[in-house]
Amino acid sequence: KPHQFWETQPMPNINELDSLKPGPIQEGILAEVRQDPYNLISKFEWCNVDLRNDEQAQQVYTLLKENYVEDDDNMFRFDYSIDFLRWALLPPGQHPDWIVGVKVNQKLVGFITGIPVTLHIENQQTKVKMTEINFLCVHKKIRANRLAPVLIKEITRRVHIKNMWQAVYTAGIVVPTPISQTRYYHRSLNAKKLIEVGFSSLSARQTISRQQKLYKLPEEPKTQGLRPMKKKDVAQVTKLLNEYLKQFKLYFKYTEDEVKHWFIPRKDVISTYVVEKEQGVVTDFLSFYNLPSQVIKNPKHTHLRAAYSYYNVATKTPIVQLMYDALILAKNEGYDVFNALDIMENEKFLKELMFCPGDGQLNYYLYNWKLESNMLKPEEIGIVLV
Ligand SMILES: COc1cccc(CC(=N)NC(=O)c2cccnc2OC2CCNCC2)c1
Repeated sequence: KPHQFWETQPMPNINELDSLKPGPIQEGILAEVRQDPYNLISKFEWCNVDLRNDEQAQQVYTLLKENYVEDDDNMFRFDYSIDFLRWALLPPGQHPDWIVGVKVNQKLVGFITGIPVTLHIENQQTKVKMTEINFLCVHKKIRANRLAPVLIKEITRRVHIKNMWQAVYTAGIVVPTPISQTRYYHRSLNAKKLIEVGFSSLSARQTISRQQKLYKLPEEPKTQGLRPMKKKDVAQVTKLLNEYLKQFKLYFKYTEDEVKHWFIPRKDVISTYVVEKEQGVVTDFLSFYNLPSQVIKNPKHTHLRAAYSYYNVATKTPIVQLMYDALILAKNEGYDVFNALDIMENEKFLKELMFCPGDGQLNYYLYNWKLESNMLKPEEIGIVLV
């Protein structure tokens, strides 16, 4: 019976899509929240992972590297670095008990995380404080123990205890009930490598050198005044971002502290470039994050270097030109491929910049919230998860 667990959760199911009124599906009652952790099968123990501790961070890194998400053909597996995980999971206001591990004999075998976010939903006046869930992972050797539902219930309990009742997350799979089904696209930067690792394939009439010519990029970006973001840009980037996101039906509200955390460049983690044509005036910015994939079995390459489009705000520069520069910058930083979802304004540049559709979709979920409209179009989504 599919979705045994998800049928028990406050998510709209097919026949409620028209009867539920917009807003929380279940009212949260703090006094009723279970105070103690959920029971685990014997020998399994809960732990709060301290990612600042090198040994514990290394354990998380290895669990994910060996057991986290693979592509549909099991040729690639995400290989999040420790620096990346510290960026993704230690934002301002983080709760230590929201980095949840399960250990057996001191070995990490299960993991799930939450970070605090403030989400603006459709036409709601108030923004909703909630959690963004990510990195649900169970070791390959202990799957089918029903550990994933317990990890989800435990992090839900730890969020409820803080009087928060909603969550946002994404998944490649479809479980009850997506609020949007987005598609991902790839733009080749290193055609030869993508063919060698099997990410791209050549049709009868194509050759490697033809592909390399087709995807060739200029040495330098076009936009005058484009430069790496610095601390002094935080105030302007915060205003640009918060203003830009208002056009979407789902978006986070960012404080300056959060913009500093999420956008100040970090080597091999996050790259952000601003456009400052006129002295002291930032008019646009682009950003992409570094998420390599391990190539599971390949004689020549161990990794695929992939840049993922993050947030891009074009107010004076045409979005196509800004993103063309993003491709050039990513190529110059050594990436093999540039990935993007068809969310926000991305449709405006995907075709023109020669992105190809991927073979899967990324579904967005909102826990314990009925939207006015059952589904949102990808272009109405203004949030990017890592
Ligand atoms: C190429 O190596 C891969 C290794 C594992 C999975 C996939 C396919 C895939 N599932 N891709 C995405 O989910 C994806 C494609 C484009 C942009 N963002 C994405 O996912 C992000 C956001 C959600 N958390 C993972 C990273 C590809």
